[in-house]
Amino acid sequence: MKQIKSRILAIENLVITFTLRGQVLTAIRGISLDLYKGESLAIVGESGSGKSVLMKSIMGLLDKNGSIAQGQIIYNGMDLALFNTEQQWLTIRGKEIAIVTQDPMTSLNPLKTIGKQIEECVVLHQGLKGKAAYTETLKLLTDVGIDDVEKRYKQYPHEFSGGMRQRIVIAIALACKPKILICDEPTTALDVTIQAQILQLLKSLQQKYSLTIVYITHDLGVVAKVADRIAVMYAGDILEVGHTHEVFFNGKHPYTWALLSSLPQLGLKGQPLYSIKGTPPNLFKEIKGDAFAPRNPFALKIDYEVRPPFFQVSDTHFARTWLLDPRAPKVEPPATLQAFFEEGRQYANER
Ligand SMILES: Nc1ncnc2c1ncn2[C@@H]1O[C@H](COP(=O)(O)OP(=O)(O)OP(=O)(O)O)[C@@H](O)[C@H]1O
Repeated sequence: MKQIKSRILAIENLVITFTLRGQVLTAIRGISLDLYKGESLAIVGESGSGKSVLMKSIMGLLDKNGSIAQGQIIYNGMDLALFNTEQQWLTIRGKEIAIVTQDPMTSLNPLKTIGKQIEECVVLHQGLKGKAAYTETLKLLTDVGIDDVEKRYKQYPHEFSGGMRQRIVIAIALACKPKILICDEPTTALDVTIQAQILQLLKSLQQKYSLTIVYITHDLGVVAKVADRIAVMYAGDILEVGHTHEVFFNGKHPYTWALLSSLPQLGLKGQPLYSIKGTPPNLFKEIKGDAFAPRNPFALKIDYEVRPPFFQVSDTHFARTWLLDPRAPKVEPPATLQAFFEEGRQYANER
C-alpha cells in the first residue's frame, strides 16, 4: 500500500445549499474530508447523494442557484470557498484541478480535430508553441494509449469509439498539467472490458503524471481495484471513510453493508440481487440523526434522534454510526457479508 503523505486539499465542515422556487435544499450537510497527495480516493454513493455537487464546489462549477453556506475548502493555502470571481477560479480550474466526466462527447468540440483540441491546452497551459506544442500533443496521445498518433491527430471526435474518446478527454485534462484529477463516473457509459482498460490507464497515468485522483461513482465494484481509499456518501454526508480494504472487508456502517450486499459479485447464485429498500430523505427537510436510519434494519432509537459522530475504527478508518458506540448492542453484519469479510481478511493476511 502507498504511504499516505501530505494533504493536498482539505474540506472542512462544508455545507452547500440550493434555492429552488423559494425553498432551500441542503445538498451537502457538513462534510469534512482530506485528500492526500498522490492518493486515489473514491467517493461512492447512490444517485443524489451529493457526489457531483461536492466535486463541483471545489472547481467553482456550482449551478447559479447553489452556494457554499458554511465551511472551507483549503488548497495551496487558499480557501476556495471564499472565491467569488471567475478570474479566481480560472487559476484553479483545469490548471490545478481538472475533471473527466462520464460523457466525453460533451467535453469535445465535434468540429475540431482532436489534435487541435489537445494542442490548444498545451499552448495555453504549458506555454509551448509550434513544433514543441505539436510534439507534446503527440506524446500525450501516446501516453493515453492511442496508436498511429500523427494520423489520429487530424481526426474528429466522431471518428473515435467511446473508449478512445474518453482517452482523448483524459489527454486534454493532462495537457493542463493538473495536480488533482477528478474522474466523475469516467467509465459508466462504457462496456465492461473498455471500463477496465480506462481504469488501468488512469492508474498508470497517476504515477507518470504525479496525480492525485478522485473517482466519483455509484458503483463500489468499479473502484475496488483502483482506489486507495473510499469515502461512502449518503444524503449529503460522508458515513464511512477508510482504506479500500477496510471499507470492503471491515465496513462498519449499515449503508456500506447495503452497498456491498448489492454488488453483483456477491450475489448468491439463483437469488435475486440485493437492493436497498426505501428512498433517500427529502433534502428540503431538516434531517435529524443518521439520514440512513429509516432504511436501516439495524437502526437504534438514537439513530433517529442524534447525528452520530465519526467513530474511529483504525488510524485511517472512521464510520458515522451509533452501532460503534461502546454502549450499543453488538450487531453483526448480514450473513452473506460475513463470509465475504472473512475471505477478505484471509487474503490480506496471506499477502
Ligand atoms: N442546481 C440545483 N438545484 C437544486 N438542487 C440541486 C441542484 N444541483 C444538485 N441538486 C440536488 O443536490 C443533490 C445532490 O446532487 P448530486 O448531483 O451531487 O448527486 P450525485 O450523488 O452526484 O448523483 P448522480 O450520481 O445522480 O449524479 C440532489 O438532491 C440534487 O437534486
